Amino acid sequence: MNVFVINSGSSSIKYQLISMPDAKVICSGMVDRIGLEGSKVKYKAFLERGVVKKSNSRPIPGHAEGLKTVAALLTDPEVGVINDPNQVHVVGHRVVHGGEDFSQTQLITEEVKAKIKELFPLAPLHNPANYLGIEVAEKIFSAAKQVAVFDTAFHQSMPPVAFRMAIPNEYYEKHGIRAYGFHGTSHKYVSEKASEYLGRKDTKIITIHLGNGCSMAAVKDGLCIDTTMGLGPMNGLIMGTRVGDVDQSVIFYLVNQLGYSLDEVNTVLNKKSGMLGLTGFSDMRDIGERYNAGEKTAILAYQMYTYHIRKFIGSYAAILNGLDAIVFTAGVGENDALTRRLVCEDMDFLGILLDSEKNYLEASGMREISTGNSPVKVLVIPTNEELEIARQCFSLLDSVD
Ligand SMILES: Nc1ncnc2c1ncn2[C@@H]1O[C@H](COP(=O)(O)OP(=O)(O)O)[C@@H](O)[C@H]1O
Ligand SMILES: CC(=O)OP(=O)(O)O
Ligand SMILES: [Mg+2]
Repeated sequence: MNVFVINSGSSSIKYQLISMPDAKVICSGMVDRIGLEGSKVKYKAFLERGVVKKSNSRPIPGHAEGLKTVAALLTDPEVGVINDPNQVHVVGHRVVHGGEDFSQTQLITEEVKAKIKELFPLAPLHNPANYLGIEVAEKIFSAAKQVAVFDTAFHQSMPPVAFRMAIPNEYYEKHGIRAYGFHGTSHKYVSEKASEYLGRKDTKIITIHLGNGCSMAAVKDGLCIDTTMGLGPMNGLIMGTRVGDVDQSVIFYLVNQLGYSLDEVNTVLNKKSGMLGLTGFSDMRDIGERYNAGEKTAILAYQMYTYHIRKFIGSYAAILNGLDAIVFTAGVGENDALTRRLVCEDMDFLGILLDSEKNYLEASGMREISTGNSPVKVLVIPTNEELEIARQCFSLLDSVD
C-alpha cells in the first residue's frame, strides 16, 4: 500500500510517499517558508539508481501552489517515483483540529469534510490549509482513499482536571468548549521513541515541540496528561506569529479602548504576535542571526520564548511528580542549540544537566545531549509525523479490509 502523507503546517508542507506496512520511504521532502521571502521546495527520491535530490527556491504564495508543485515532482519523467497518480493508494492528511467529533483517524467523506470546515474558526491557520490539501489531493489522486489523522487525537487521554476550563459547565456540555491540544501526532511519536530509549514503559516525559507552532505535553506511562495548547492552537507557548498565553484583559482593552473588531484582535494575536510581533521576524533562523549580532529585541525575544518553556517544565514536573526525560523536537527544537541552551540553563535543581558540547554538535537523528550524570535525560528526537500518519492510515484501512 503506497501512502502519500501530506503534513500541512502553518508555514510548511512536509510530505512523504511511504510503502506500508514495511514503512519504506519512496520519496520525501518539504515546501518551506510558504508565503515568506525565500520559499523553497525540497525533494528526495530513493530510486533504484540511487538517491536523487532536488531543491529550488521560488515564490510559493500558498499551500495549494505548494502541493501542486510536489505532485508534479512525484510523476516527473526524470526524478519522479511513480508513472501515474493512481499508484498512490491512500493519501494521509494531517488535520489539526478534530473537535469533539474526531478522536480517531477517519476515512474522509463529505460529512467529515464539512466538520473539518466547521472547525475553521478554531484553527484558522491550519484547518483551511488542511481542507484545501484534501480538495487538491482528491483531484490529483482521484483513485486514492483519503484519510484524516487529527492533531487532537493523542491528547484525548487528558483527564478533565486538565482539559476543563473554569467557565460555566454549560459551555462545555452544550458547546464542547475545553482544551483539546495539538501536535498530538508528534508528541505521540517522540514520547514513544523516548520511552524506547529509556527502555521502560513507566516513564515521566515532557515533550517540547518547537516549530512555527509550539506546544509541550506531559506524558505519563505513554499517555498525555496535559498539554499547553487549548481550544485552538494559539495559547500556551510563544510561537512564530502566535501570542501564546495572554492576559484576557488585553482582548477587552483592544476592543473597548482601541476600537478593534474581534476579527482584528484574532489577526493580531494569531498572525502578528509571538516572535514576529517582538522582532519583526517569525523564522527562528532570522532571529538567531540577530541574537548573535547582539540585537536587543532579538535577545529579549529569545529570553521570553525560552522563559515560558522553562515555566511549563516546572509545572509539568510537578504534575508528573518527577521527570525522566525532556525531549526537544520540530524545526526549532531539533536545530536550534541556542534555544535548548537557554531552556536548560539553571535547571540543575530539577536534575536537568545539559552537556553544552553535545548540545552544539552538528548532528541529525536522535541524540542525548545531557551529561552522563544528569538524572533527567535531555533528548533531541526528530519528529516524524508523516510516518506516524502512514501507520495510522494503514491500521485503519487494514482493519476495514
Ligand atoms: N537550522 C535551524 N535553526 C533554527 N531554527 C530552525 C532551523 N531550521 C528550522 N528552524 C525553525 O523551524 C521552524 C519551522 O519548524 P517546523 O517544525 O518545520 O514548523 P511548522 O511545521 O510549524 O511549519 C522555522 O520557522 C524555523 O524558525
Ligand atoms: C497546530 C500547529 O501549531 O501546527 P504547526 O506547528 O505545524 O503550525
Ligand atoms: Mg509542524
